[in-house]
Amino acid sequence: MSQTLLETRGLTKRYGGLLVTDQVDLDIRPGELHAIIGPNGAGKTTLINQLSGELRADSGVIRFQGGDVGTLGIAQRARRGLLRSYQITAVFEEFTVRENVMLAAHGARRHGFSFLRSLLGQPDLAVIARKVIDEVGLAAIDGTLVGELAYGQRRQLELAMALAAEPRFLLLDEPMAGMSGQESAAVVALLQRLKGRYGILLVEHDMEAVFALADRITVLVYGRVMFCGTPEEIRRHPEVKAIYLGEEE
Ligand SMILES: Nc1ncnc2c1ncn2[C@@H]1O[C@H](COP(=O)(O)OP(=O)(O)OP(=O)(O)O)[C@@H](O)[C@H]1O
Repeated sequence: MSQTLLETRGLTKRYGGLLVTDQVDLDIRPGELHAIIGPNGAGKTTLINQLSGELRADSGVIRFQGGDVGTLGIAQRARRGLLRSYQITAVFEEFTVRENVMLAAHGARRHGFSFLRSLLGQPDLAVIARKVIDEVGLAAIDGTLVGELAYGQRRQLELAMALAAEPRFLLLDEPMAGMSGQESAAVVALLQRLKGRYGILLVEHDMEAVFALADRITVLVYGRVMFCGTPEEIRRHPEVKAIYLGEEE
């Protein structure tokens, strides 16, 4: 148990007659970057939604740091450090990048969002914000209003806000979707740096990124775990090659 940070057993979700996740067992270790791959409609997003608390599983168990979190809501899981990047907190368009990251850091400290402006004078929040803004590579535009950011910069901001909330585990659903080649390369480099510090579950269609980053990969097909292994094992697995990687080529 101590070797597992996030664990699921028999996680099952159905929509009518459709089994979207079917008895999913996962064991993700501290500091591991674990990717979930699978064809369109395999149930990857539905799985993340169940882990974040957005969706309640029909049956099965979710344990985080040894405790059952399956009945907790999104905010309660986030407070324990299990969080999905864009759900951290609201993004305020009329505030700057730095101010938004400071507010995310403040939110993590469980206060309300009243008196927003006065909070922004707090030096400890400024220190945390500077650190994570540097980390995600937004330092040059930390004074820019969020409403003026390009799409890729906004996604980087979401990551900065997630980090400001001091997570233990990050759920990332296609963090590179819609980004330019340069922006996604920056996110790959960022995740390389973050790896080992947090548990990370990554759903991503960019296979090059997945194979470069993942410690282990779970292949989901029609809601079922087909195989779990290292990138090398996945590459060599004949069925995975035929069903999934072949399709990508
Ligand atoms: N709210 C819903 N009601 C009914 N069916 C749903 C609902 N949400 C998802 N589904 C179905 O569940 C299946 C899995 O969807 P999901 O989005 O989890 O797959 P995915 O692996 O993330 O797909 P993609 O790679 O295309 O993002 C699909 O067949 C989808 O149509």
